[in-house]
Amino acid sequence: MSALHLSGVTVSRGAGPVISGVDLELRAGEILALVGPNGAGKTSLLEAVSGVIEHSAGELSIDGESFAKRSRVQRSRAGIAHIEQGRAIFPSLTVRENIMLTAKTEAALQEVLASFPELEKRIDAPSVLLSGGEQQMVVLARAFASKPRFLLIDEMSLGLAPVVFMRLLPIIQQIATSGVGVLLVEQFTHLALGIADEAMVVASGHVSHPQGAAQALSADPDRLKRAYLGG
Ligand SMILES: Nc1ncnc2c1ncn2[C@@H]1O[C@H](COP(=O)(O)OP(=O)(O)OP(=O)(O)O)[C@@H](O)[C@H]1O
Repeated sequence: MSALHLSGVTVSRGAGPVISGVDLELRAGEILALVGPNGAGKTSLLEAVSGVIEHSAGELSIDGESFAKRSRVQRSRAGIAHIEQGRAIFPSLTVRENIMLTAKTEAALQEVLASFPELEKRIDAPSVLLSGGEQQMVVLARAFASKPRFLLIDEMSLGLAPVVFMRLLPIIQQIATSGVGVLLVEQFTHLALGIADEAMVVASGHVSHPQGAAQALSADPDRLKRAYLGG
């Protein structure tokens, strides 16, 4: 099975490391939830995987082939897509125009829309008129249309009520089911653990609960709490 691996990855910003020694395996078709308190280094780790920033130590590879020295564009071509924090849509463009930025052809657009029935109804609306939840659907649709092998999602729920975010969860699951490995950073921990196959916790710049079955972590609130406090 195709997989993206991190081994001993450290990311530094300014004065020193903000997250150190991360090992993980993101497998095709699976959701790995990466949770932990604010400032733990989750965003920095995702940025180092997609190439927004450089990592300072460790190895990054896909199916055994290192991509540690590749540029952001090369990583994107290798199938790593990154949904960064905030609503990364072009508000003045319609839903169709936003998705076509990656879908390119009408056939590819239609293929993607099959997984986004709510967007089909709003396809010619300017994206600015959509609700926050619908705008995030556009972001997901655009990322899915780029046909990623691995999708990094950074706090897609920011600014959304849990009930609105919950409408995005089946879509994220469907993306994974299509064969994409999804690395999900999420503040709504229990919602993330509820759809994830695997989970890990980072706190204060280190892994405080290593990768393991998501269900085992959600079934052990004391363990989860200890991990949030640093392990
Ligand atoms: N651009 C930057 N320059 C310097 N330090 C930064 C920068 N961005 C984040 N940091 C610092 O790096 C550390 C990790 O932040 P990061 O955003 O990666 O954590 P996080 O777990 O994603 O937190 P949050 O959930 O609040 O986004 C924090 O101490 C933060 O202040």
